[in-house]
Amino acid sequence: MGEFVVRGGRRLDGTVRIHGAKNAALPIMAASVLASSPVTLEGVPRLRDVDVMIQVLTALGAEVAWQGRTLVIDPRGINQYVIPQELMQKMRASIFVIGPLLARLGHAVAVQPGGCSIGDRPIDIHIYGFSQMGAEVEESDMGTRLDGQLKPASIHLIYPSVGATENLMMAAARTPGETRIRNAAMEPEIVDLAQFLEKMGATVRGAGTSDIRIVGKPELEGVTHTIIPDRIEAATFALAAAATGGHVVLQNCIAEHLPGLVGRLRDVGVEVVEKEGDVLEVTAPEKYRATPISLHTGPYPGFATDMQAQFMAFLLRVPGVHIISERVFENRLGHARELRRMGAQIVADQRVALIYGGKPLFGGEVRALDLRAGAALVIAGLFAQGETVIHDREVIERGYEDLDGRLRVVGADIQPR
Ligand SMILES: CC(=O)N[C@H]1[C@@H](OP(=O)(O)OP(=O)(O)OC[C@H]2O[C@@H](n3ccc(=O)[nH]c3=O)[C@H](O)[C@@H]2O)O[C@H](CO)[C@@H](O)[C@@H]1O
Ligand SMILES: C=C(OP(=O)(O)O)C(=O)O
Repeated sequence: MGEFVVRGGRRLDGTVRIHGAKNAALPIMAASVLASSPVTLEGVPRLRDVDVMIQVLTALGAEVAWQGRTLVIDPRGINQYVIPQELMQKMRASIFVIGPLLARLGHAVAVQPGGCSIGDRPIDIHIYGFSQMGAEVEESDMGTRLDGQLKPASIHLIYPSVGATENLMMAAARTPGETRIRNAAMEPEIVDLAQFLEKMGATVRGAGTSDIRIVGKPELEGVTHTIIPDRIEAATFALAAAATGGHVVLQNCIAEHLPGLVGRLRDVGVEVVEKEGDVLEVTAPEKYRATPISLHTGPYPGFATDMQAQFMAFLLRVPGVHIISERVFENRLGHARELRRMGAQIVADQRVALIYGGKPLFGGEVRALDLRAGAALVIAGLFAQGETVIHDREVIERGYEDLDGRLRVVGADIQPR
């Protein structure tokens, strides 16, 4: 495993173009399984997780090829329904293909997915939804096996799981009749998936609300689609610039997708200006005013759990005692311990952290425990005094394309090793 070496103290200044969203690209790649002709996806980020999804699709029988930043997926040869165990264990999002496989082939087999260790992350809500649609479920030491011809259903999710909503939407899109998903997740990535499914020929109403209705078709056509910008990547660059007292212009950034973040940045004196053409300009104040910040993460439009770690690192710059409560995952504050190795004053249990901001931070040896925890350490390293070595940089590269190169363009001193 590699490292990032960050030398802190440089003020970031410049322009960054935000790439397509990992969390929109992965389910949409999985939804390509539903098509009966090739799918063209534009703006797909070139990431480790995208590579894993390409391996999953290829193992199932699809042909996948890059053309620059465009990914062409020809699903016509898909005839396998067992997702290889090692790919399931590499990435949580591998589970997204079970809905499309079940709808297309009438079978799907998968072991419990792996991915970032931020909580247990069961798949019971996905499975409950498929069983409501008529799938037979068999659990064994081989994993979960689903069989049957799906029928439309009215499904109430006990929690608005993003992945379960997406999986069920995909399965419903190829199941004739109307499926209703209530207490559905409302994330922008759900809306992007809905638009993709609509282009393919399904009817989707209510995506972006908690009540989604999908009228499926027995055959869906391959289409061209552009992935929405990555709101988490945008937040990461905004917070990195703000934490260094700097300034950044984010291109291809949809400000409405950052509801919890923009307001809180403004609360502590950061100037955030929306400009024509999906541009967001972020300028740190000369000096942060003491402002206690209190937030809890939650399903959209709540504060995104995927921004929580980076926001915690940023808050270390802002004088005051801040509180962050993580309510989506039961074990997503591990970065607090790593930040403490850099001198951060944070008291945390598994769910709640008290952050004493406005005190100096010092470089140290730390580990990227998960993707966003790693991004938080990069942000901390950028304003810490001295050199920070972040181990396991591949964990960060799962979800950020060329993070270090793009930070260097805006003035950061960060090198891979
Ligand atoms: C690839 C992708 O898009 N990943 C995102 C997706 O993950 P993912 O789709 O896995 O997240 P979910 O919304 O499903 O999970 C949220 C919570 O629900 C629980 N749960 C989920 C499913 C289930 O069957 N049973 C269950 O108990 C999870 O353990 C977790 O505590 O949404 C998360 C929440 O915004 C983000 O942090 C991830 O970056
Ligand atoms: C937790 C994340 O991803 P995944 O669901 O793929 O593990 C993330 O993107 O922060």
